[in-house]
Amino acid sequence: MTTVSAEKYHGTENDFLVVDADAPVADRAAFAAIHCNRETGVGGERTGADGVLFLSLDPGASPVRVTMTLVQPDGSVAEMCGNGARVAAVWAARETGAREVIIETPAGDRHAVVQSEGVTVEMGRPAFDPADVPLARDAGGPLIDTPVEGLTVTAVNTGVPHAVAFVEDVDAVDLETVAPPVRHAELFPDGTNVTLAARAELDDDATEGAPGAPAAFRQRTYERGVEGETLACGTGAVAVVAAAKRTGRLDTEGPVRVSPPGGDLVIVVPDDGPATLTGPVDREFDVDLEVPE
Ligand SMILES: N[C@H](CCC[C@H](N)C(=O)O)C(=O)O
Repeated sequence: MTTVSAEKYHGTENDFLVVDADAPVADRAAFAAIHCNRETGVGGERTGADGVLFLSLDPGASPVRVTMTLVQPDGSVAEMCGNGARVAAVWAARETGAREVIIETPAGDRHAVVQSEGVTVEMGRPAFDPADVPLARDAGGPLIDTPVEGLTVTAVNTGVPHAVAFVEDVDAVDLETVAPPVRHAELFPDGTNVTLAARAELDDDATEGAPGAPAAFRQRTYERGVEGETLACGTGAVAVVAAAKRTGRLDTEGPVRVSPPGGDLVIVVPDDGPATLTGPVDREFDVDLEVPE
């Protein structure tokens, strides 16, 4: 029986197994399905994981570069993962001592800075154009507060596709029931993640010194590839702020607090430039994992 060494990390409870890309894992999809399983997968505080990050480090580059491949529990490879990118940056920082890292993803290179209070990752420019989300040819234009399979959604690509629905109270929605029809809607030829958002009040001390009109949102996301709710979704947090601005619910270039169940993230979406995602990363443990034949 072959085993490979792995490390368990999470970014605001969006949890991942980290494996060196050179490790002898011939069937990555089977490996992810086995070890991410929430019932029978890798042990720990929470059994299983939201995916496996296969990372390849180029320590000699300046800044240091990490190629990130996220294999999800359903075997799919995601183009990008905001929380996974934060984990990859911390992994590279631990390996090299670097504080600045370039993460190479199928969605493009992403610049990251590792600081004591958290990791900031550049997330590219949110895109609403049908060709970028992508949307089916008969969509007839961007989806902005558009009814789709029972939810009113705004479709945006933040490295991966998100359908964002603004609601009064994210906890009042039965996400596992309402999300799948949107996640699989024909309007989304590559599928989509489904993200709920609700405006939240900022308590006074949270706004201390915050520039502009401080704002906050609650978030919940049903993730494509996990085929279920995760406790945080970085691309989803960026999608909340980008969609809030596009739909006129928010008008700021300042930092916005977005709170999925797993913790608080800080998002900046400039009017013209790449968005950023900032938040904590925790390394949980080392583990040796069986490699399926
Ligand atoms: N499930 C997503 C990829 C992971 C995104 C999420 N974990 C994040 O932090 O951005 C998809 O297939 O589009």
